[in-house]
Amino acid sequence: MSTRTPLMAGNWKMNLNHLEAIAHVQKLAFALADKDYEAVEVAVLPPFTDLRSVQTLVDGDKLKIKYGAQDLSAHDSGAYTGEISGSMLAKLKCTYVAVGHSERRQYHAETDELVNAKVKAAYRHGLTPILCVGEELDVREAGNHVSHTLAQVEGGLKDLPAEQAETVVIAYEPVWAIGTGKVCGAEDAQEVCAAIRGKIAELYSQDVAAKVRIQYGGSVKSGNVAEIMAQADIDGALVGGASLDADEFVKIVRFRDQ
Ligand SMILES: O=C[C@H](O)COP(=O)(O)O
Repeated sequence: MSTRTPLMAGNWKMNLNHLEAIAHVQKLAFALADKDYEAVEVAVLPPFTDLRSVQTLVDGDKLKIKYGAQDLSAHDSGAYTGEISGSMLAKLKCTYVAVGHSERRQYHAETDELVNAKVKAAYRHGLTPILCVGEELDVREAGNHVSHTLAQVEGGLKDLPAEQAETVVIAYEPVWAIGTGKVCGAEDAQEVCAAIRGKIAELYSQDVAAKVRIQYGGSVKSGNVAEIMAQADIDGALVGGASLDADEFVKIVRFRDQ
């Protein structure tokens, strides 16, 4: 297990309206105790339309849970119909924003170049990007999963200064393990996460690489989280489906008890 503070983040994807979001965060907040937050950083990534409600709840009840968005525009303002800017997210006191999730890459044709522009947009507004990377099944079967993923890391971090790079969160999510119930073996995930850390050391320094938190994502549940978190280069999880069940997500946060 690493010495970096683990980040357990629930990516709700396109689930839970703002009323359901309030109920869900209230349930999480009620279940989580102060000691949970001492050992783990807990965050949720609701849909854009929920963020104001979540902010009001978190501020009003002084909750320790953090929150962020699932995407942002590479632009700061202007004629970009349907887009949400980093400044809008910052105004809602978001901490995190996912960038380059495989569903954005797959369904919205997001390239490494665009992902890189979004990472920079996040930093312009004081948001911490969760840069998502990972290979499709055919890439893994061809044995190219490490080089594919490292190219995404390099592309996503291009021209990013070290003082920003050391705070980035990288989520390694093998696409074939997302929402499928197929979990990447913990040691296989560790292999790629160690390679990601090595790439950051090569691009920046060992010091920067030692600070970067690398999450695993892909069918994480209470039953497999402990094994995943036991790996030296895995510093948290980006949890999709299981984060929609508050009791299950709390168990994931308490991975040390599983
Ligand atoms: O962002 C989360 C990932 O896509 C994982 O989703 P999942 O836990 O439903 O497999």
